[in-house]
Amino acid sequence: MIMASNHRLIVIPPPLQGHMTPMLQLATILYSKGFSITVVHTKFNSPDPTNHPDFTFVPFHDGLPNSYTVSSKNFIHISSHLNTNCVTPLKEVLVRIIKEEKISCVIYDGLMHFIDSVARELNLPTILFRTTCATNYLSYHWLSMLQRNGYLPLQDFSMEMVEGLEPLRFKDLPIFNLGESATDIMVKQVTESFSVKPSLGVIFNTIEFLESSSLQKLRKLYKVGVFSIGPLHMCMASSETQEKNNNCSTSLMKEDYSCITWLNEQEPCSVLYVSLGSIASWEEKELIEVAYGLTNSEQRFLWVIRPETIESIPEEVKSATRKKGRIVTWAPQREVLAHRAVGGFWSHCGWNSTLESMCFGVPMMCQPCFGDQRVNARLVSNVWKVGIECSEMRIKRDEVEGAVRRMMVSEEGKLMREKAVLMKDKIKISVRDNDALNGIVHAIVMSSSNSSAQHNNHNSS
Ligand SMILES: O=c1ccn([C@@H]2O[C@H](COP(=O)(O)OP(=O)(O)O[C@H]3O[C@H](CO)[C@@H](O)[C@H](O)[C@H]3O)[C@@H](O)[C@H]2O)c(=O)[nH]1
Repeated sequence: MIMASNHRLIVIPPPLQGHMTPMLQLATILYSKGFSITVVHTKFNSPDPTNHPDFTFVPFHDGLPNSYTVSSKNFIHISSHLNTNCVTPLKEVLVRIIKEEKISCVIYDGLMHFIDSVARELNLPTILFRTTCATNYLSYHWLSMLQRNGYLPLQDFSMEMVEGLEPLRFKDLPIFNLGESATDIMVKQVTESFSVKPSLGVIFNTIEFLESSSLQKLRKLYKVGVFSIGPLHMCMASSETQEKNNNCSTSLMKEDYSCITWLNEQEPCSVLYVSLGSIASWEEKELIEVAYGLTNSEQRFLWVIRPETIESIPEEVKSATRKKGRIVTWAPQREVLAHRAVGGFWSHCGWNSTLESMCFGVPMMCQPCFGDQRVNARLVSNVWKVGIECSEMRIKRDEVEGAVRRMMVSEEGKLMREKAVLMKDKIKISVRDNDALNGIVHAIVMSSSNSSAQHNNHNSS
């Protein structure tokens, strides 16, 4: 087995929870293989260094005000802002680091594709890290072809299959319904992100057996290695580092652990966990319908409503939910999903939540909000069959009540829970047998040795 002591990696996560978490998990796994880790990050939404005492943290100036909040309305603008304005500040930070120590590789997220050219200019090897599933990335590739041929913005949201991307239908394509200007920016970004040329490889937080066909297609598109080493939170849990450092929370918000005490008092598989992740949210009118739908279903529920949204729920609605449910502003999600009391997850199908739910054997009520969530929802409900498709459900109390009952107390829901447990076991085996991590370590260490050899030859000639 190759170990990588004396090699330093720079990892650069975007300031968004769904991207920060898997990047820090990947860093923790690579640390367990002997690499030293420097996290270069924005000041906005920065990670908490005390959770990772073995890493070095270096901020760069991003120009985003700290009062800014992450929401579906502005996250595309955040990424666009970083790609446009952070070339110089990042370069300055990297130049400073290189003066002190040799860097073996820069690992960057595709959302901040500007990093690729900065690293190339400084002759630093790179790995591109994608935090969505491989099938989503493949469909982005398809969208960028449509863009080149003048078919966007896409008008077709039909149930028809997209040729070459089956079983995705037009309605499952990763479009953002955020108004024309945001759609334009998104498509521009997606197209630009395809121009990056990482020198050492591309990493996906996914599982080979779930997405083998998409991964094979991607392997034909890229000239470098395509590695699938997910689910990262599971790989991290089995890495040696976890034993040494059990406080590697990646949460940007404080988790409310009181909900675990509440879950301890509930019957097995009796609680529906409800969360739309860190960006999507329901509008005020919808929140009220969800509150009544959940309450009328007579099922127990644990509902995450982020601090910026909770203010808009009237007190009478909150008190109605208290009979059967519990509301928190941020949960320790993995502990929640691992809890025996949880029997279903009403999810927006963000990729991290999807993987976490499947790893803990919890079936999903799939209600995607935007982007890759549509792709994930389709895979979960139609291909992996561990979730109920709710993408057509209107947020009306009677429809919500019906869907919650379908998930929690119907025969279909019971069967889905059984399938979810089988999926959990298959994932465990795949993590145990996956050696993609060794491939990544090998690629970095070899590239670094080759460049040192070239350097020495150059000096001696
Ligand atoms: O109360 C909560 C709610 C969420 N989480 C965690 O927050 C993360 C949320 O990630 P994800 O489920 O992927 O959702 P988003 O935050 O919406 O992630 C963004 O980034 C993902 C990765 O690219 C995409 O798949 C999503 O569509 C995009 O919205 C997960 O690890 C959760 O465990 C908590 O810890 N506590």
